Amino acid sequence: MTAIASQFQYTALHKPNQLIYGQGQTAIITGWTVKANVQKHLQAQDYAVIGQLYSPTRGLSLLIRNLLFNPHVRFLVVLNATKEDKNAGACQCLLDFFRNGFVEGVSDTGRRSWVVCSSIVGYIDLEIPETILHNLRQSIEVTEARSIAEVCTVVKSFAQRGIIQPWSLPLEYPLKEVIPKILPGPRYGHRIEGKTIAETWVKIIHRIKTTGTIRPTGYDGKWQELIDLTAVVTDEPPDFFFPEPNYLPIDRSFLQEYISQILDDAPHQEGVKYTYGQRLRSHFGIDQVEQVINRLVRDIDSARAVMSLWDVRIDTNENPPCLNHIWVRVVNQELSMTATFRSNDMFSAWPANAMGLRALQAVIMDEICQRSYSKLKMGPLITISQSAHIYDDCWENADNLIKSQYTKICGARDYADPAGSFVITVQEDKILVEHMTPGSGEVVNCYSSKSATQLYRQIATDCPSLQVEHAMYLGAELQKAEIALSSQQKLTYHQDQPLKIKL
Ligand SMILES: O=c1ccn([C@H]2C[C@H](O)[C@@H](COP(=O)(O)O)O2)c(=O)[nH]1
Repeated sequence: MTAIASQFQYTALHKPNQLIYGQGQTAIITGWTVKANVQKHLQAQDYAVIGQLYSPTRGLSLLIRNLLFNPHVRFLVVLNATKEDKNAGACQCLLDFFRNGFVEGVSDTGRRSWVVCSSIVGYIDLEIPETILHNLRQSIEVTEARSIAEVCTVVKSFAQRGIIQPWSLPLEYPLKEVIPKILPGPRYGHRIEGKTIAETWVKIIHRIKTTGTIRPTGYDGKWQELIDLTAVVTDEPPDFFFPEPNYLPIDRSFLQEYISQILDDAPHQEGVKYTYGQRLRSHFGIDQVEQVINRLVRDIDSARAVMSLWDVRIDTNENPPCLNHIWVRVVNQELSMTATFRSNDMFSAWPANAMGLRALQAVIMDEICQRSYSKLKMGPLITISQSAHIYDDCWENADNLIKSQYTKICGARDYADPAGSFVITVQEDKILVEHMTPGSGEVVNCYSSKSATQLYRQIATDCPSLQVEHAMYLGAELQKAEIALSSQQKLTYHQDQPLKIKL
């Protein structure tokens, strides 16, 4: 039987390097359980392919396309085992596609799509004909499994049924590709600031989408990437800000589950990836969160409050953590946290990453306050994303987000520049510029010249961190002042007002 079964060869049109291939007729979908942990319990002739499914909105359609191209697959086993699977809902959605079917609708990117009849939102490309999808549903026997052991039992029992004819010839349908237009910009080191995680996220997505470089991902696709992106979130409220309507890729119920993955220890489970909570609380035999709290209670000025997640002994393996280093600092009674990610999916993962870290920051601050009787307030959360990227399958969503939110967010900015403000006046024979501190308005520097160009060059040299819009505003104001000065008293200049003709 084995000899005959090995005639089948699975050919993946999509994500070919992310799959484990066998010669049988059962496709195994492992969700968030590491696929190699399932493979090691099976013989290659027992399965057709083993792959992971993370996203019902973006992964499902590619999975279906691969199944259509491999009609010898007559069984599907879906391993829906972990907390992450429950949270993501991808496995549930796949099962519902087979159990409940689909209807025509509109996707989150505004495209007409097939929408799975499920409580979990999932899409399949409309280019695939309805009848073909129904044929697929009827031609594959689907089983849900709750453990690796259960997968093995089911897969082996399917393999014993002998050869079943393919249900069709291989089927392939056109796939739409979006190629982004990219503006020039710096390559390394980027700073983005916002009050909330939601606002900062929109700015991050805009920056990467407009100036990021397109590169191969290592996962059979492309991403748009900026290197070393620092995001500073200044005022995320304690109960988190979710916009109305919620344009974030997560909601409150997801967040609740996710926060526990960062805050709490979790026992090791076969095939299940580490969680950050585990790495912080127990992996190195030390509770690093406690350690940081104790250090700051002992010495509030310490710059040694560090947590490390990278394990040099094992992190050359398949699943090294993306979050690697967390640093907590107290200055002016304000507790800030800086977290470094070696690699960060800024569209799908960053909002949850940031909210989880914010929850950790709050726990650390509360504990320090309680144990040291000091009064601290929450400072900013800073994330440093070394590879800050957006995967190609999110580009359309990212463009839509920018279209619907970015201008609105930029319009709601305030004009306070931490680099200070400038008062411009035109004296007898020169333009005078006073540089003042923000808030208190102390004069810290004074410039004078007849030439706007000379002034802006000097100011730009002295204050290179001026906000872009502020700098452009100063250029325009200085030019107006120069026009008034050279008008031989015909025009008068008042900052922020149109030039006036002297009567
Ligand atoms: O907390 C996390 C965990 C994972 N990722 C993303 C970053 C990468 O896109 C991918 C991991 O890929 P590797 O670098 O481990 O191959 O998952 C995050 O953004 N945040």
